[in-house]
Amino acid sequence: MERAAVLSRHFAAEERQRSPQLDAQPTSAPGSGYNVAVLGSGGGIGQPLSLLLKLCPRVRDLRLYDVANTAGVAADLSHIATAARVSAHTGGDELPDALYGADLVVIPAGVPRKPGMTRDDLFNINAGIVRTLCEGVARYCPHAWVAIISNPVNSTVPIAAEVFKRAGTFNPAKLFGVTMLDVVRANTFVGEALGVDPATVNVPVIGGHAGVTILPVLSAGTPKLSVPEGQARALMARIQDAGTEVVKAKAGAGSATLSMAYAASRFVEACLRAMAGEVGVVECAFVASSLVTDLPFFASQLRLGPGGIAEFLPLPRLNAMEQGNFESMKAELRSSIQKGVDFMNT
Ligand SMILES: NC(=O)C1=CN([C@@H]2O[C@H](COP(=O)(O)OP(=O)(O)OC[C@H]3O[C@@H](n4cnc5c(N)ncnc54)[C@H](O)[C@@H]3O)[C@@H](O)[C@H]2O)C=CC1
Ligand SMILES: O=C([O-])CC(=O)C(=O)O
Repeated sequence: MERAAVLSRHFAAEERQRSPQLDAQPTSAPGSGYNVAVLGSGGGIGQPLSLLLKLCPRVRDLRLYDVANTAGVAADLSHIATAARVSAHTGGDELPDALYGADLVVIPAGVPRKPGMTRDDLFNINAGIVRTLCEGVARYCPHAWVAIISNPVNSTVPIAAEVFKRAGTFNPAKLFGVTMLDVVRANTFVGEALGVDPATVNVPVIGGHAGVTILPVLSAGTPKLSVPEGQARALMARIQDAGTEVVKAKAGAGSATLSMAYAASRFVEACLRAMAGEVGVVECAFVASSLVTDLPFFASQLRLGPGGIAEFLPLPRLNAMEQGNFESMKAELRSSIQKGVDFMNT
């Protein structure tokens, strides 16, 4: 990795004198393919996600970063006959090379749940991992879009925001908590209920990414779902508990990995399409958001553009059941967000 070695030397000599802003490298020109870094690429999500991104024609350089297991995964993926170039970066010393010039950084690093745990039980370990990785992002690719998968998303995204604020690099239009798996699940379960191909279904999912904070707005989905309230409640509960369904089924071997990799690759591809100037890219994600609710972070439908979030779509009209769910999630979501902010202030 001669290029990487050169960059390492460059940063070792320069980094202490530079401000983060000066570290910025221009992002890739639209249409030329993008540089994507996967932090946590050796894991259950990281490996299949890296595979799917190796297949994505919009990816030019695919940087695989982890504390272990990157060389083998990168060697393996690099034999696939697609244009994306794959490189391996292992351990903190090689983080700068993984990040320098990255257009988008996706972060699935961290521990997953075991049966009986909540996502919040992962906070103590994953908060520090996300903080450290985001400090690297702030330093080496402060203009990159950042997509955080590591749980608890309701807290790790506020942690990332605080890291970037401290570094003077925070751009709320480019920081996303990945909630796409909730949308994928909602589309799948509603497609089953309607007896249609789930690929033709689109259900917005708003709020956050844990239990009751996951609010699928079934009444605003397309095609229209007309079911009795009891069935709608059961569908909503299944979507909210779907992560736990997988955790239980895996019986100690982790949480959703393959469906998450699919969801994350869909989200990353949507971001790269928007970055390249495609119009009409709308996705749900958990972001810094003061426009749609009084919560400081919220997942809602976003129109993405070349600079990140271009527009917050208005919240869909909620029916009485959804409105009840919305009111009852607020306290939990606010406290999870505050927990992330407090972590950075103690
Ligand atoms: N946002 C969402 O919808 C979902 C989020 N998740 C979350 O994604 C995270 C990862 O899940 P899995 O891939 O199943 O876990 P995993 O344990 O299989 O993989 C995690 C990877 O992170 C790496 N890692 C740990 N510390 C690191 C560090 N400091 N820097 C770089 N890499 C580091 C590990 O070496 C490992 O390869 C978990 O927190 C899980 O809860 C999982 C499913 C859905
Ligand atoms: O449930 C978990 O721990 C992993 C996750 O976030 C999901 O599958 O939605």
